[in-house]
Amino acid sequence: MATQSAIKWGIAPIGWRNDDIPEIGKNNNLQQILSDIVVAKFEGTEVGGFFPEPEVLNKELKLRNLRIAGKWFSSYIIRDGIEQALRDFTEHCAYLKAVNADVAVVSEQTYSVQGTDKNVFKEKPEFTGAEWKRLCEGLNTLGEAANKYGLKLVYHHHMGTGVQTKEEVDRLMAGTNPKLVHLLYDTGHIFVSDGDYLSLLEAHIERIAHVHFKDVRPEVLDDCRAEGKSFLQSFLAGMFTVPGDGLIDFVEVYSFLIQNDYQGWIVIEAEQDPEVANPLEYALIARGYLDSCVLKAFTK
Ligand SMILES: O=C1C[C@@H](O)[C@H](O)[C@@H](O)C1=O
Ligand SMILES: [Co+2]
Repeated sequence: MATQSAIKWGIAPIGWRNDDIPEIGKNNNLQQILSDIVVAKFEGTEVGGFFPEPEVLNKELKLRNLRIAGKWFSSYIIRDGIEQALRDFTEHCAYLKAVNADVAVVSEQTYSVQGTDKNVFKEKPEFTGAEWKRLCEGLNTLGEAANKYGLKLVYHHHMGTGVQTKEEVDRLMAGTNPKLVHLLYDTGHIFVSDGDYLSLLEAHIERIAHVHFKDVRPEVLDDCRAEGKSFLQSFLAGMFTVPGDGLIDFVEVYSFLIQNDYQGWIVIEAEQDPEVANPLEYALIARGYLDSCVLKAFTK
C-alpha cells in the first residue's frame, strides 16, 4: 500500500479561468489564482492557456512554494498526421520541462464536439479502425518524445471526443505501449459518460499516472442531458463541481488508489462559471471535504 505522502495534491486553474471559454473569469489574474491555491493549501496546479512564459511563471511559483503538475495538449493526430502532431507536442514538452512539470496531458481532438454547440450526450465522434490505428501509433510516438523530456504522457478521456467511454479507453490502452502512454483518470468525465466511475479505475489502475478529481451534480446532469446541452453549456449550467459537493464517493476512489500504490498527482478540477461559483470558496469546500472525509479516513 502506498503512503499518503506519495500523492501530490493540486487544484487546476479551471475554476477561476477556463481555456474552453477564455472570456470567463478574465479578471482573475495569475497571481490571484496562485495565492488562492496557497490559501486552500494545495501544493500545485496545472498550466492554464493564459499562463506566462516559464521564467515569469517559475518566479510566481517559487514565491508561493507551488509546483506545476502538467498541462493540457489538444492533439490532432488523426486530422494532421503524426509528424505535425509531434512538432507541436515537442514544443509543448519543452515548455513543461522548463516549468519542472511531471506529466503532459493529451486529448485527441479530431472531430471533437467539446467546444461546439452540439449535443454532447448524443453527438460524440466515433473513430474508424484505421483512425484508431493512426491514433495509437501517434500516441506511442508522442509518448516517446515526452519520455525524452522526463515527462509522462497521460491520456485524458473526455466527453464529446472519440475516446470518451470505458470501452474506448480499453481500446486505447490495448493499442498503445504501457511504457509510453499512461492514463489520466478523470472521475467526472467517466461518470457523465458511463454513469460509473469505478470500473475504469479498477480496469486500468496499472496505467493511471495522473488523476483529476471532478465531482458531478446529478440533478444538473439529468437536466443537461434532457435538454441536449453542449459540453460548454453543461458546465456553465453547473454540471461539474468540486469533490464533496456532488455524488461521487471520493473516499472509495482514494482508498482504491492508495491500496494499489498510486503515486503521483491528484488534481481537483471543477469547471464552473466563476461568476456563479466563487473559485476560492469552492477550493475551500474541496479542501474541507478532503481533510474531513477523504484524508481523515486514512489518518489514525
Ligand atoms: O482536464 C480537463 C481540461 C479542460 O480543458 C477540459 O475541458 C476539462 O473538462 C477537463 O477535464
Ligand atoms: Co480533466
